Amino acid sequence: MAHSPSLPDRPRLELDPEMTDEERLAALREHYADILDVNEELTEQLDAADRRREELREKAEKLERQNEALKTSSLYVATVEEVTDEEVVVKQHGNNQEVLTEVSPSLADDLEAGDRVAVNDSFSIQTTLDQETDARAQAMEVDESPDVTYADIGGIDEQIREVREAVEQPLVEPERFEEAGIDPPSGVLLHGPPGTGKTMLAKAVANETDATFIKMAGSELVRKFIGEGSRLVRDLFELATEREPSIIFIDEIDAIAAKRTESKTSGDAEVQRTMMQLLSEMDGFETRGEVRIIAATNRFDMLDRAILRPGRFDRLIEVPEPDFDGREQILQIHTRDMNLSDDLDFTTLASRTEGKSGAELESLATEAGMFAIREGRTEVRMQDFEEAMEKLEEDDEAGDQIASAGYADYAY
Ligand SMILES: Nc1ncnc2c1ncn2[C@@H]1O[C@H](COP(=O)(O)OP(=O)(O)OP(=O)(O)O)[C@@H](O)[C@H]1O
Repeated sequence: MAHSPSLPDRPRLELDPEMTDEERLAALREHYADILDVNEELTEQLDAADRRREELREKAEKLERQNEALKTSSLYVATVEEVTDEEVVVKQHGNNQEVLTEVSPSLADDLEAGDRVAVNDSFSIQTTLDQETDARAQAMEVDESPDVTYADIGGIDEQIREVREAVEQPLVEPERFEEAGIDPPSGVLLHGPPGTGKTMLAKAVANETDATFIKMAGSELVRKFIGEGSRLVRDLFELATEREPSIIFIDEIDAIAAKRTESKTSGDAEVQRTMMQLLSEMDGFETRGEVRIIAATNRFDMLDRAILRPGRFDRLIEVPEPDFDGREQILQIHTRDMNLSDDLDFTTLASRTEGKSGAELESLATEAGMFAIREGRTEVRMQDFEEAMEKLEEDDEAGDQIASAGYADYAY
């Protein structure tokens, strides 16, 4: 709730009987100027209050309309498929009926593909459903058209080639697999250290194939949705089928597919159920369909081998830390929109950043840009990169100290 602005102090006129006429005149002039200032400030506050009142009135009217609509009929839940200026295509849940319905331009502005809405008998949209209450929307990130392309990914050309072969080709040329009489890989597992481009790869395939990108994070599933994991996995596959062609991306799959441990706590049983659901969805899945499945992990060593059997994640692709050439390419990618000085030497930068991931190289470029901006320049120089490297090294050391104090041990 916004605080009301405080009222300006009332100007005071200090007149002394001892004052000369000129002094009085000067004091009166100053007082008059003060009054004008206060007047201006009060007028501004009044205008702001008027605007706020108008906003609240509109909001109240909208709520009243929604309230009326909700009272008069029961509503159906639907998902927005497409939005144009004044029309929206919605697909009703349950019967999957698709309908084109008109909406006011202001509502159209608020809607985007993938939103859940409530529609009445005549399919007019009554309200958008709160994402907060929708576990499905919270657990999954749906992106109709991710904007990452293969050209944005540096240093892992071989992995790009493998992903294209295992994921992209079955989507765009399924007949080639049919003719050859082979089933494409069911699921692809990308494994490697954090920040090396696994998520980017999955998004780039979705982009290239015009597929919807649906991401679910294993860790979120286990942390936030206790008791709902297996239902959400079912929903994930259902949603992917509704939206085909689509790419399901399960990040941090180790959180739901870790090797069985000795302990038998209820949390473990729940994780186990979630994993069983995932396996059974994959087993029942038509590999030649238009849904492809990619998973990623930084903890390959921890995975339950059951998920690597044929028909499940049967194509493993390692995404390693970038080598010298990779680092050079990644730095070039992340500086391509920068105004770089001629002294910038990518070879030196690549040799001085051994062991850094793509994500770390991206932060290096951003940090170097920040150093330039701080000095009032828009041109980024080698010196900025030197300083950025020092800063990131210091940050790393601080991070290591925290890690050695026992907080994080996520080694690959
Ligand atoms: N190979 C790369 N080329 C260009 N940029 C990269 C590369 N790898 C990582 N990045 C940068 O780092 C960011 C994070 O990468 P991404 O999310 O793909 O990593 P990830 O391997 O999925 O990591 P995590 O295992 O932590 O989820 C990207 O948005 C990108 O800007």
